Amino acid sequence: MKVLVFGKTGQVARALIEAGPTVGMQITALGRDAADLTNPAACAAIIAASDCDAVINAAAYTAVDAAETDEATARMINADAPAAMAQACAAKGIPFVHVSTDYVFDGTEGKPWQPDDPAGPLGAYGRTKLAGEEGVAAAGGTFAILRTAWVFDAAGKNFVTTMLRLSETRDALCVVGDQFGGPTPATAIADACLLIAKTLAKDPSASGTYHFSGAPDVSWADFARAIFNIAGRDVKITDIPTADYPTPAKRPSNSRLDCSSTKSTFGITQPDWHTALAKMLTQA
Ligand SMILES: NC(=O)C1=CN([C@@H]2O[C@H](COP(=O)(O)OP(=O)(O)OC[C@H]3O[C@@H](n4cnc5c(N)ncnc54)[C@H](OP(=O)(O)O)[C@@H]3O)[C@@H](O)[C@H]2O)C=CC1
Ligand SMILES: Cc1cn([C@H]2C[C@H](O)[C@@H](COP(=O)(O)OP(=O)(O)O[C@H]3O[C@@H](C)C(=O)[C@@H](O)[C@H]3O)O2)c(=O)[nH]c1=O
Ligand SMILES: [Mg+2]
Repeated sequence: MKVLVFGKTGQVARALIEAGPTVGMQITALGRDAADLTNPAACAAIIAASDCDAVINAAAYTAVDAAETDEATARMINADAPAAMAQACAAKGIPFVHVSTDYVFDGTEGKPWQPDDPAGPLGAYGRTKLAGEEGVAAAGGTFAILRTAWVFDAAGKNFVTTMLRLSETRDALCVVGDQFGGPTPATAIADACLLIAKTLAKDPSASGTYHFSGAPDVSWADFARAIFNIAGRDVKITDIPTADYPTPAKRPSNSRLDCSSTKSTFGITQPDWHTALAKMLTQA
């Protein structure tokens, strides 16, 4: 199976490039130089001209705070481009797998979010990602929107690498203890996207919106403790409320995703983030 991937340098894109060959899938990954998402029509044209069997979009405007003052660019990349990609896939009759986020939710529910729960993004990043989901679903083709959360890998810009960097100069950190979610290894997202693409190619009726995050759910503060525990670094973490860590964009307090339909439809189980983190930090 030939899979066209938008994104080349990002956490999930790099994991897709690595995972594809291991499951007999041929990956062509397009970086910004080959496919700039600020030009949605060009992205659609690339799909139209390709001989791929499926498309995965792993590129996005992911700078949550910067999006607050740059929403037009974020919208082009997170909403207009994926919609154009989905339309191009629909016209070709091939599946489109699109990665989305927990930040489409407002975080106020006291239980894990179901895929069909009402969205209510708190910031520009979540708003533009939600608009992207709507455009993908409206394209009328075979598609999966895979919402994930708190993505980490060994090299990307993520909470794990931020904590490790801060620990070079600090022996105590204040981290929010009232936001909860499931940290998700980028490698597991890549594996899930590939399996979903393969399944959709055979069974378009599986199209829809799905959730996928690591388990168990945790607060950022407890995630930080686990990172330093595994890395063997003595950094004191103090839990603080979100109000004491002001940021331009508001984050949801409850980012927990109910991933049961991803398991029942595709047989994909939630990865244990602790195991993945331990493997990642000992290999680094
Ligand atoms: N990171 C996270 O914690 C989470 C991410 N997600 C979603 O997962 C998906 C993958 O995220 P992740 O791997 O973490 O992303 P990264 O932040 O690691 O990378 C983003 C990727 O998008 C590319 N990109 C950004 N703007 C453009 C553009 N104009 N044209 C072409 N490419 C562009 C970047 O390329 P370049 O290097 O050239 O800038 C980079 O490859 C995204 O859809 C994201 O919304 C969901 C939940 C959590
Ligand atoms: C660095 C730092 C962060 N924090 C807080 C801020 C924030 O609430 C939380 C996580 O910080 P980050 O900057 O990693 O979070 P953020 O960039 O918002 O991460 C999000 O990225 C987007 C792309 C997503 O889709 C989400 O799922 C989520 O992973 O930790 C502290 O409390 N103390 C600190 O020292
Ligand atoms: Mg960030």
